[in-house]
Amino acid sequence: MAKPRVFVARRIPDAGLNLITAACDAEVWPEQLPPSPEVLRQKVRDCDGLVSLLTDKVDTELLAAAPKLKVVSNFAVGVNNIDLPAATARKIPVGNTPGVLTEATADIAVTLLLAAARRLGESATDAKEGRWKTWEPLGWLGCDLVGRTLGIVGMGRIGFATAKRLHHGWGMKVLYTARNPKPEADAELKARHVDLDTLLAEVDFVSVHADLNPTTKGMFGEKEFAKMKRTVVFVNTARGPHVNQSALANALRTGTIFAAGLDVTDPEPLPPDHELYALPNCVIAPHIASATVDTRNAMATMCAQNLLAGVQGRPLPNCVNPEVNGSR
Ligand SMILES: NC(=O)C1=CN([C@@H]2O[C@H](COP(=O)(O)OP(=O)(O)OC[C@H]3O[C@@H](n4cnc5c(N)ncnc54)[C@H](OP(=O)(O)O)[C@@H]3O)[C@@H](O)[C@H]2O)C=CC1
Ligand SMILES: O=CC(=O)O
Repeated sequence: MAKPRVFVARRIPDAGLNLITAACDAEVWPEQLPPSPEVLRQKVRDCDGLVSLLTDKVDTELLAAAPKLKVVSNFAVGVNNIDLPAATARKIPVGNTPGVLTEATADIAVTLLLAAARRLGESATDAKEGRWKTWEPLGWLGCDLVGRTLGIVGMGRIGFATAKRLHHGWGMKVLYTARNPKPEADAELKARHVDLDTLLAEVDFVSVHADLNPTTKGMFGEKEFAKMKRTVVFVNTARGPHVNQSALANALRTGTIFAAGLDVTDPEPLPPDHELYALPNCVIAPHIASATVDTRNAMATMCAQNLLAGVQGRPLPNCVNPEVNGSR
């Protein structure tokens, strides 16, 4: 019997790729940059399965170009690059990689929070560029974490893992927003479920972890930054479109908030001449939160398992549209 035909939209770690190439007739996109939408449409034409990345738009046009498609396996936990209702209407299960990247992503949230609070980006640049003249009693003063209050926006897997680190490690009090209360966070962290306005008014640090959906797109704009304390450190490791970036740049420039740490922007990559890079109180990483060897291997394995289940007509181990999982 012929092997299922699949397109893998970028080279992923061998831990997953070898599982795919052993079981499928696989074409792997060899370039560093993603295929254009036109090329992607052409590549999936005869495919049973697709491995997509968060840079690949899986929309109605792409699905229409792939009449045989049985599964989309996203190499990410976030699936905002995929038109889920359209995939579901076609009875195509969509897989993602939850859990295995939680700890690595929480580590980067804490790293950015610390780097922004302690002015690490700015002071390291100053040192490298000759502005370190002496030990300065008033130089590069940042803010403490111990005993302060943390606001988690989106107390899911990564929000909880981030809150655990900062509560247990730095004794921070935790407030959070989520669509539903999280009893395990309330119990373990004595966390308080509050509305966004209460959180913005009371906390010293805001860390964003909600998925990108119609309720979170643009949720941080001028009004929200104005409601925060002037000493707030704002961290976003979720998705760039949660934030109105001109409003953020303005808040950082005018001292409406103290600093920001971003792993995600809109667009990605953020052009090198973007105003946010010019602000000393903004630390920007190039979407690296899941970028550890072990995490990317685990994501690749999970992504391959989802793909293989889909092309073989079995339910996906991790599926974001369970109503069509295993329906073929
Ligand atoms: N920078 C990076 O490399 C990475 C980024 N991510 C991003 O992090 C996101 C979260 O991942 P993960 O923790 O695994 O996902 P989860 O689904 O576990 O958590 C998402 C949480 O967001 C909450 N949420 C949704 N809408 C709102 C809203 N309007 N207000 C407040 N909370 C809301 C949900 O609440 P409820 O449960 O109540 O519905 C849920 O708890 C991903 O979707 C992705 O965008 C993930 C990994 C790496
Ligand atoms: O941004 C990364 C993800 O896995 O989602």
